[in-house]
Amino acid sequence: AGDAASSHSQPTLPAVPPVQAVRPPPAAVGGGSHSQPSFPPRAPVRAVPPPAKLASTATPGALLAAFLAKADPSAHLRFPLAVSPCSHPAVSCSADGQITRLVLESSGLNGTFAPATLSRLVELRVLSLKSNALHGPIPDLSPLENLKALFLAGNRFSGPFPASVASLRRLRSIDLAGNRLSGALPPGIEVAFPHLTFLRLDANHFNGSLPAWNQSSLKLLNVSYNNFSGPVPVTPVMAQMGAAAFAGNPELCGEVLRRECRGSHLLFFHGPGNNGSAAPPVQSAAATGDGPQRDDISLPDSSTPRSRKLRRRAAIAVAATAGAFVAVLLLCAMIAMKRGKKRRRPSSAAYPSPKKSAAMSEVSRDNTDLGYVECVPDEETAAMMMPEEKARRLERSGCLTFCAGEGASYSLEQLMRASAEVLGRGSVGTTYKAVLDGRLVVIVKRLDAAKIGAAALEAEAFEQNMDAVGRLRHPNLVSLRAFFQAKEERLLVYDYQPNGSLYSLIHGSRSSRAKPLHWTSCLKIAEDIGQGLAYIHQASRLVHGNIKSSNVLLGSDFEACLTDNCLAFLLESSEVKDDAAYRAPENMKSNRRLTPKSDIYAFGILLLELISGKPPLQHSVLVATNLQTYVQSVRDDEGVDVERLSMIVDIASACVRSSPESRPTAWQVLKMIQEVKEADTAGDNDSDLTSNS
Ligand SMILES: Nc1ncnc2c1ncn2[C@@H]1O[C@H](COP(=O)(O)OP(=O)(O)OP(=O)(O)O)[C@@H](O)[C@H]1O
Repeated sequence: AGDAASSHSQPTLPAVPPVQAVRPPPAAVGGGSHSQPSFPPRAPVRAVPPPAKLASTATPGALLAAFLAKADPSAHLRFPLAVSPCSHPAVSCSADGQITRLVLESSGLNGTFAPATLSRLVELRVLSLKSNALHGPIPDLSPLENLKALFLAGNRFSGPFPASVASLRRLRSIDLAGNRLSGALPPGIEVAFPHLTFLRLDANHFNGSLPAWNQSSLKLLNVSYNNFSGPVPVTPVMAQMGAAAFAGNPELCGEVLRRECRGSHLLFFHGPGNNGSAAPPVQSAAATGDGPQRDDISLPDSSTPRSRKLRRRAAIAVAATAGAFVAVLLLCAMIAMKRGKKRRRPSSAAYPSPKKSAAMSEVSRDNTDLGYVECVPDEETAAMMMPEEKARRLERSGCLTFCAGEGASYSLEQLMRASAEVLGRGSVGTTYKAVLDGRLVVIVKRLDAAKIGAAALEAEAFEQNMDAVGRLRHPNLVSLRAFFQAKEERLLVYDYQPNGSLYSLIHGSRSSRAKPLHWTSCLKIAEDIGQGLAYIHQASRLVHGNIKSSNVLLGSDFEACLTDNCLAFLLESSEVKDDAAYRAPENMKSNRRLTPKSDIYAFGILLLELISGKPPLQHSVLVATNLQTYVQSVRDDEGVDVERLSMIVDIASACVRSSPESRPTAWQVLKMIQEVKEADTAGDNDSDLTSNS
């Protein structure tokens, strides 16, 4: 079905089947057949032994089946366990068939996490069960000694912080946010993970005091919206997280939150019955802003001349403050009236227009510079809407449409209020990095109508297309989280990827970079991109349409993620101007006939760029070049096995064949890369990615 789609142009985006659709067994690799596996997926095949009866030698497939039996009691997640779990895009395996990565995000799991199932996959490096509805306690995970990333956020797990997790010393990323976990954190947790880079415990019911995390590796910590109490320890690392990381814990106090601690009040202030002689400074009490503690404050004796002077000054200050307050109220009322008038005409000014933002400083910290999008439907639409519908629409998201059935995490107004920084101007518009409420970082793409085909901007088509793109969820794709459209405004909101682009990694900032990336990194990146692309082609049957090194971004674990996924429809009718090197010969003139095989060509060019460290080769140069000699001449690193290098060159050569029909499918490319990678596992483990991190 995938290759049959090759003959069609891309404009219409078919509905995306659920992420968890059964992956058919891999097609023969490197053989003559290039046909992709058929859809719709087959019925689920599960051999489900009850967990208690699992043999100590149970296979990864049996352990996964036992997990799913409890986690997905209605068996709506189709998984080809009768074949091999390793063939499913949610799973990565080592050469000997051990599961090393399992990512079942947003998969509708609504049961429990059974003990002695996944915890026996001892080679697991990454486990993500994010955004499901799993409930009950998190089981003993202590056997997962190799685990580096554990993502259980957005479920309904209850019970205490799992003590077994605290024993997993290799963990770098832990995300337990948005569950129902409670109780105090285990003692010593602040030193339990020497390489910790990412820890989210927010939106749970944890209590007790906060540990003093201070490992320099820690880049993100969030414990907000729990019931922690007492002072936030003042370590350099915790201080740099900012107050938002600790917000929503009413009993937390200390310097980081600018909230004085109760204990320190007792040091400075004298409560009733305390015979201390020094009078407390009034302004310190006010600075606490902490009502109940005012009882602790003894006011100055009103009968002394000094205190009368103080009271007079205080009265003047109060009058001045009240005057200022009234003035501010008047000003607000005037602004509100002005906005009320504007509201009747939906505004098209949201993020600053490229021209305007170029005139402004590149980094805008002034929220008013971002303008204000009126999120109220125009009069005609509003008149047709029931009042409840109007209210629901505004309440739900402030007119942002959140993708993949995910709930609204912020409103349009919050997005508009965010401080924003222009990152660059690409083929479809301007890209901003926005920081919402001082903590959540997102990427906002403001589409430029002048660069986009009129048909793509038609409201219904746009919504349909973005809806399909927004359903793509894969660890090697940058997720589109939300989109917005008004009359002349189109915004796309993406996850922020913190580690730059592959383009910068290959050609970029390191001035000493005269040689290509480490071989192990090349293989890992190639596999990551292959996984993302195979998913796009198979799970959604869409076309990426713009594969290039600047559209591969590095995530928090330096995993490679494709971005700008499937936005080619926006440029469908426009002329092709740049990035010609990645463009397949059949697409040189127009975007109209982009097919999965166009993506494969671009992937081949990218593979050559990756392993050679040189700019992408133009088609005319490519056909006149002996690729084996070319790559070997620029790669002289000792660790690389010439045979395996030539295997990758062969894969790239197959991808860049002139005839689209003779190029392999994404799935076949992925499997071939994985074979080379598996053959390479005995080699050097150093990599540019780990040495950079
Ligand atoms: N999700 C993201 N996280 C972090 N940085 C991003 C993200 N998306 C884009 N960027 C960065 O923003 C900058 C501008 O990106 P943009 O996509 O607008 O342009 P481009 O990739 O250069 O061109 P094109 O539109 O042709 O792909 C780039 O430096 C890119 O690395």
